[in-house]
Amino acid sequence: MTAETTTKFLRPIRSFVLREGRLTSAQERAFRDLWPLYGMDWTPDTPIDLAGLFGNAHPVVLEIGFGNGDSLAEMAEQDPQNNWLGIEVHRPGVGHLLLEIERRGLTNLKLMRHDAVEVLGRGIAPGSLERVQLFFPDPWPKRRHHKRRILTPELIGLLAHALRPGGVFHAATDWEPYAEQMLEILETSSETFENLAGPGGFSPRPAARPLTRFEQRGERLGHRVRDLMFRRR
Ligand SMILES: C[S@@+](CC[C@H](N)C(=O)[O-])C[C@H]1O[C@@H](n2cnc3c(N)ncnc32)[C@H](O)[C@@H]1O
Repeated sequence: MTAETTTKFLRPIRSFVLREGRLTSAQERAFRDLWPLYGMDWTPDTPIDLAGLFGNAHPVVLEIGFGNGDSLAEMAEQDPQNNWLGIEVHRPGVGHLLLEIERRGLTNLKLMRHDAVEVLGRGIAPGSLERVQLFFPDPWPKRRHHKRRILTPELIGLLAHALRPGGVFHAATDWEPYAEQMLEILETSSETFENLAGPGGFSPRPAARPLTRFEQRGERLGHRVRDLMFRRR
C-alpha cells in the first residue's frame, strides 16, 4: 500500500470540507478577546464537564453546525433557563457568533470549534443532553457525496447515548430527499426514538425555532421545509 492510499484509508469521511474563509477584523478580535470567555477548547477523549463549563447544572441544548449562529443566539436569549452549546467547524461563523454573544450579553451560550460527531462520540457523558438541534445540515445532493451526510445510523446511536431519556432530537431541512432519508433512518431506530409527529410523520415547525440563514436561502429557492422531532425513549 502506498503512503497515499494508507492516508486515504485512515481518513474518516467527514460531513464538512473545511474552507477557512477570511475573518473580518472584528472576528479576529473576537477570537483573541472573546474565545477565552465563551469558547471551549477540547482535547479529544476528555469528558466535557458541562456544569463546570456553564457554572451551573441547568439542562443543556446542543446545536450541531450553527452556521453564522444568529438563530442560536436568538434561541439562547429567549430561553435563559437552559444552557446552550454550539458546535461549528467554520471559523468565520464561530467568530460571528462570538460577537453576537457579546452584543447580546449572553451567559448561557458557549461554543466549540470541532467536528460535532467526534465531540458527541468522545466527549459527552451518557444521558447528559436535554435536546440536540441539527438545522439545515449540508444536503450533499450529488449521489457520490451522499456518504458525507451527517445524519447516519451511527449519529443516531451517538444521540441515543448523549440524550437523557425524554430528551428530544430536532432536525430541519429544506432538501426533500434528505428529509425522507432522515425520517427513514430515525423510524428504523424506533426502539430508542419515538416520532413526536406519530409514525411516518413530519412535525409542524415549532414557533421557537427562528428562521436560519440557510433556511431563508431555501425559501428563496422555493424549497419546502421539513421539521423532524424525535423523543429519546
Ligand atoms: C448548510 S450549513 C447550515 C448552517 C445553519 N444551521 C443554518 O441553518 O443557517 C451547515 C453547517 O454545518 C457545519 N457542519 C457540518 N458538519 C459539521 C460537523 N461535523 N461538526 C460541526 N459543524 C458541522 C458546516 O460548517 C456548516 O456551517
